[in-house]
Amino acid sequence: MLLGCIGDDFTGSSDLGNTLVKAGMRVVQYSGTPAGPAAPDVEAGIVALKSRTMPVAEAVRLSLEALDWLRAQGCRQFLFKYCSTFDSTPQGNIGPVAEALADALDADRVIFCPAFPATGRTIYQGHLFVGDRLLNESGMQNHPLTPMTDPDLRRWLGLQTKGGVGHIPAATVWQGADTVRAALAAQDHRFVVTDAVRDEDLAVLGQAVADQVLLTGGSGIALGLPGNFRAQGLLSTEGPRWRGQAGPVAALSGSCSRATRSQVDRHIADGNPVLEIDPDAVLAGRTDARDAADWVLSRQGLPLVYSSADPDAVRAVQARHGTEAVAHKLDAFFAECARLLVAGGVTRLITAGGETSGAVVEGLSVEALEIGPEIDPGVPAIRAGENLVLALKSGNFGAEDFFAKAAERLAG
Ligand SMILES: Nc1ncnc2c1ncn2[C@@H]1O[C@H](COP(=O)(O)OP(=O)(O)OP(=O)(O)O)[C@@H](O)[C@H]1O
Ligand SMILES: O=C(O)[C@@H](O)C(=O)CO
Repeated sequence: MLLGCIGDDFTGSSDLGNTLVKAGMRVVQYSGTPAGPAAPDVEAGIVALKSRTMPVAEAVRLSLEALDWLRAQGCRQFLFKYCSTFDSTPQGNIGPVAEALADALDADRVIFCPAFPATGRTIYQGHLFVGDRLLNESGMQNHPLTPMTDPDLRRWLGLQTKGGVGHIPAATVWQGADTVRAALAAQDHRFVVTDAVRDEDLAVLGQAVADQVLLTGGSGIALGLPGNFRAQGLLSTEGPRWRGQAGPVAALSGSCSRATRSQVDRHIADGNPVLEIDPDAVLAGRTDARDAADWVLSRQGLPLVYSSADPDAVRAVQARHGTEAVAHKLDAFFAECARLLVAGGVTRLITAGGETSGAVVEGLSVEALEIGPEIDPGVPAIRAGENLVLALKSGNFGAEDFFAKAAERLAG
């Protein structure tokens, strides 16, 4: 294993895997830190944690545990992947985790670059944009767990860390890798936010940090890394492998993000079988996973089971039962549903939502996921076993016809 990655959520980790596979690396994503060694032909390993919104100390502990395992697999460079919208609070977890990793690796310069231009996330003058809006006007200021109220990444990261935050502006990045390398060496601070507005900028940054032991960012920062390993003759010449899977398909969605809700609407409008889950009924025990799984298994085509709802409905349910209780019950519902579906013969399973996907993969007890080709930006096809393929979608990713498209890609 050459590149060792730690992802702070589940679908975010497969987003990173997607970038690395597209650039030609063989990638496996692990559900938490594995107990045993990795397969010998893995070139990039991603330990997917659910550390984005955990208490700081727990996120640090799990990240260091993942780092130890990745070091034991022989990795020579490490990447901490967080969200392209820098989801965090003034207390963490991005800063404290990065500090712990940098200390453990003795890293004297660490870049921070959540840019992901293909999905509209760009960084200019140290400020993060989503499309043509600053982060704090993009809707992210209302995020229930990590409201992003400041678009200046230097200031936000500064709240989470000691020692100040430096900056490499776009004008420097546009002068190429050598200039970036010199600018990085000349920084007064260990932590440095880097601008990037185009994929070309990410490629330059990737080249410039070839010798840095630790990098942090969104999936985009990985874009140039496979090229560094290839230039040293370290990558397999055959590239990533993929085998599609025929057979019954189903989709589960616990994501309430705007993009997912449009995808659900489109799936309904296209005349597919859908089953809407009422969270009150799940919490009261009136609806269980067995009923939903039986419903799916008796349908043709691409049945979708969803609890996706608009923000007002979500807030009302959370006010009635408490946010954690709702999340816990719905996660458990989708996890059990996934388990029953696969036991009932489903071979292609599509899941929308980071939290929901993490629960589904745990429900399926799959420990290693082989990353395959891209379905939509940030979302790869994944092989999870001899007869099982998955698509795990972050809430805000994917085209409107995502469910149908994913089913087709998983088969091919
Ligand atoms: N109808 C609903 N009412 C209240 N809460 C819900 C409802 N449906 C889902 N939820 C909860 O909303 C959360 C959705 O999180 P999830 O991470 O799966 O999706 P997301 O936030 O859209 O995706 P991402 O984290 O990738 O951006 C879960 O905790 C889930 O339990
Ligand atoms: O970086 C992103 O936007 C995604 O991979 C993600 O982490 C969304 O939760």
